[in-house]
Amino acid sequence: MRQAVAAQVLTPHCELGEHGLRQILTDVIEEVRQSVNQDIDGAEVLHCLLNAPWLQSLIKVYECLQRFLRGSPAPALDYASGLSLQLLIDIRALPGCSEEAKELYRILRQPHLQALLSAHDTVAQKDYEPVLPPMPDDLPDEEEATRIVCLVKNKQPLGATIKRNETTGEIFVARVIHGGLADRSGLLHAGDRIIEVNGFPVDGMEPEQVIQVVQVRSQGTIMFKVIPITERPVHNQTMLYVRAMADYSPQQDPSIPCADAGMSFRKGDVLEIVDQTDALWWQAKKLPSNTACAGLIPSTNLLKRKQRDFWWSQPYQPHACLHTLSTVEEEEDMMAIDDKCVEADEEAFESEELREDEDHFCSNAEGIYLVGFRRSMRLCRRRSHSTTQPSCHIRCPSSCFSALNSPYEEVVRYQRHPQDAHRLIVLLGASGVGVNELRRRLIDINPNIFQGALPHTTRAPRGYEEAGREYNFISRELFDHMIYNNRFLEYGEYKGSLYGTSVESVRDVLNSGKICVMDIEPNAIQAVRTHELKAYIIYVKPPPQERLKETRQDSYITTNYYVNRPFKDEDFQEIEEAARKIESHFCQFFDLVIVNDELQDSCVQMLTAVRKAQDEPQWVPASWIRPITT
Ligand SMILES: Nc1ncnc2c1ncn2[C@@H]1O[C@H](COP(=O)(O)OP(=O)(O)OP(=O)(O)O)[C@@H](O)[C@H]1O
Repeated sequence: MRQAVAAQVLTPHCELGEHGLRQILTDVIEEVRQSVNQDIDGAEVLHCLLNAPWLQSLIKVYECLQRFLRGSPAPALDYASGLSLQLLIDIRALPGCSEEAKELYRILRQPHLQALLSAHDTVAQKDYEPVLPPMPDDLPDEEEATRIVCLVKNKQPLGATIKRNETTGEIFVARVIHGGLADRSGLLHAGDRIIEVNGFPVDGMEPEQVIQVVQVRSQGTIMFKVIPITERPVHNQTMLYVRAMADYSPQQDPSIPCADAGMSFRKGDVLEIVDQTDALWWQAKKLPSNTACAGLIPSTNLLKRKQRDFWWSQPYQPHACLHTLSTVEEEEDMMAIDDKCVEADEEAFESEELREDEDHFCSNAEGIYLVGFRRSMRLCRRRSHSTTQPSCHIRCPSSCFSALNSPYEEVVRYQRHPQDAHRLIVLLGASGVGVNELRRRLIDINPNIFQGALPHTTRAPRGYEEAGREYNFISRELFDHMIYNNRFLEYGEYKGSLYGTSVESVRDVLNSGKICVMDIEPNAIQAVRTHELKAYIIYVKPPPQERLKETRQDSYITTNYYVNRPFKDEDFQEIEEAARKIESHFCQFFDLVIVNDELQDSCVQMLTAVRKAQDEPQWVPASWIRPITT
């Protein structure tokens, strides 16, 4: 493409020849096609664009004009519309006119043709400037310059908010919404003083009354008489992208200057901030956006303040995160329910663990050991969120994403360089929804590409276990030392032994060139969202209850007390409830949500997502890519 463009630069356009531009386009298309074959990002879009029929037509028009210009045309007459008018009069005056004359009459009366002739005359007469009335001589010196602004409204809102100076009663444009009607006109600016709307003087009116005057005309021309602001503030248009960490609804916010101009958003939405001029109210668009018009959203400081006020207005909750899914008493009830099933003691779990290990060992023809499915490790995690006693801990001290943290997280588009380590793939979801099943299937697809992280434990190895295969077996002192040095992404205690996944275990997999796939408890999300691991978080969501029942008819769940018993209705309810809690607390961190309905479909979705996470641009926290300046 560079060659084609260079050729164009070297050859002035007037020397391009009859088909010069078309030739350049053909060359460029060919070069872009090669990029498409090489799978270069964006090349396909560019290829479609360059091949668009409208572009070809435009080039033909351009070439016709060029050809025409070479003949240096001069107008035969500079008042063609006058001649057309005369012709119309003459034809009408004919006593009995021919069919040809009637047709000519019809053609000349067409508004399009009359507009074309009028445009022709303007060009022929080189009459481009509007004729302004002469300035009156007796204008007082101190008279402020007023501007008449006519906007043609088409049911769409005006795209500006107004305010009143409480001392003088004067009405001003408070802000112009980016991409709205007023903004696109380029004629109204924040700070302009409004004198009249549609001939009504507005001084002293309440802003709501002024709005009513504007709204009387939902369509047609609205005329403003304004005194333009003399010094317009420099717009602070920074093109900032953020991910919302909170929900916001302008309709429920009494403090917003104009609820209709507000934009609602949900946790996890990516917003393009287009204007930060106002300290309290920013203007933003939600991505992907198909609207030109921005909406008002609270600035970081304002939203933080709102959250703080809301937080203090709530009844006292000692710890409002997932640890309180059920109480100890509830746990005892659960034990009673399961009396017909095989009760799981340590032995049962261990033999189950052995069975899994054997399965994995045998299932893999190449003898690659699938690590990271240790049942005790999972049980230790499950206990962490089924009791009031937090028994599982994570690396990051701010385990719950506090409502008092920043409500917006700055994000940037990031595409992994092929030579960089792979992004960590993280699966999470309610216990029993199928997180491990999906992870196991992903690794099974190709253990040369996908691998789990080897957990650590203080438990003594069983007879069949090998150090560095099932677990890294370490002493309690070393485990404590690692906790102290913040080296676990998450860890916990189960039946007196400690279990945990270290950053080093994940790093080992990534450094070997493989894609590390792990499942975590939601509270560990912050620990994996780091510059180094760049975790891509997949949330496994349960399908609706009926589908859960249908699809899990032949499946078995492992609870805190029982190994592999058939699913019960209570399990489905628990899964649904736990899922709701996870979503309401953590959905802003999900890169992808997979509804685990049909297992096969979920696997396909997961595989596609994992490929995209590694090879295609994604929104990631800006702090992963560059240090954030505060
Ligand atoms: N889409 C599905 N359709 C049918 N059965 C499924 C599906 N997904 C998972 N299962 C089955 O459900 C059971 C529980 O799944 P899994 O062990 O993966 O749960 P989990 O989310 O990892 O929870 P935990 O960590 O508590 O074990 C397994 O028997 C699994 O084969």
